Amino acid sequence: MTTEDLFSKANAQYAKNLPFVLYRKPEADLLNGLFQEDDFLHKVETFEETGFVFSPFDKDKTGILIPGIPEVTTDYIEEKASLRSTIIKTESAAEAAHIQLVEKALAAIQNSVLQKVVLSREQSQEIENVNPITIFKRLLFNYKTAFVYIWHHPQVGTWLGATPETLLSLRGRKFETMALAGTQKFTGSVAVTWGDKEIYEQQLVTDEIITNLQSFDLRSLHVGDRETHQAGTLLHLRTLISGTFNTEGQNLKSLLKALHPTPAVCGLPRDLAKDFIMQEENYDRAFYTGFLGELNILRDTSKKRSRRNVENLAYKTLKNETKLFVNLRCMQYTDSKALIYIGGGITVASNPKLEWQETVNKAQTIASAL
Ligand SMILES: C=C(O[C@@H]1C=C(C(=O)O)C=C[C@H]1O)C(=O)O
Repeated sequence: MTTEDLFSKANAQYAKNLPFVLYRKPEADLLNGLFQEDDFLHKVETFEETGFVFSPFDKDKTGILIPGIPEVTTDYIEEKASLRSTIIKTESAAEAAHIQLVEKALAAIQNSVLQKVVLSREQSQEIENVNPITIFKRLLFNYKTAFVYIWHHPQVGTWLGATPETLLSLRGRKFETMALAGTQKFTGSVAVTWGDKEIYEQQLVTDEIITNLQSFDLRSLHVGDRETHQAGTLLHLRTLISGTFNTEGQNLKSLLKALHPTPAVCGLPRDLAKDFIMQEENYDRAFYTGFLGELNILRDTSKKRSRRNVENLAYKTLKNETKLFVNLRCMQYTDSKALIYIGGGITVASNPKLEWQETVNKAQTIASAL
């Protein structure tokens, strides 16, 4: 199937108002798609299902599944679709409300054991009559290092995003995850310096992920160096974390329970931060800061094999693969407007005005595709 065929199929599916997802993994050349023939709302219950999961922030709510094996294109994505000059429209009332929210969090951090809380908001942006698949193409061609997707279900809505954050990659006994936090604008170079605030904020995430992983039966754990990662017009601090479990067939449900939500999108201690978010944010995050991606796809991803091995099935390394991403830099699409979701981590060193500006910068990466 060519990329063009897959886009046509998605357009037809959207016109019929049936569930589908199109996505491209970070740095990948090929596009994937899953299509459902009816509008049934499948839930993910055991995490042993196969398909594409779309799960909300609130871990007590169930995720939605588009079941099946993805169709993959065979050609390289070449079409160009430029970003636009849409400027995010900010309102002084929204600014005042966000600054007040950050100040409240700063008081809570000073007066309790709360160390970090990620606070977010929803920004509405009017859009002209543009097909969401066109918006998806703009994200796709401009955010190569991101996981880029469009997801549609008639009973839920249409979501799009270009996220820089992996929640969990799992293949057999091998896993990969990352600690991503701290933000500054990209101004042409990744050789930048970071302040103590960002280094502290990101280290909290790394430490917490490691602690949570250590409750599992690990054979090895590798923590990379802290590095600067470019995500569109923004830079983040990132530490790659990988390893192997002692046994195959890890209980994905309990792994995800241990990892999600990470302090990159919730805070520390987790329950206290979540309570603060639920009580104070004053809107429903829905799928923003939830997770999404491939669940238990049986694949042969072994690298180059000799001719003899190709012919010998015994050499095939078919393994279940799961690749989940955190739903950041995303929006909900309706015919007249886009609801853009953005947030940032608040610690003792946060400046409320700068935190507001950070959400505006993050919103701009998505608004440029409208
Ligand atoms: C919460 C978001 O991003 C998260 C918060 C960051 C920060 O506070 O610097 C950086 C990356 C993400 O971990 C978002 O993009 O909405």
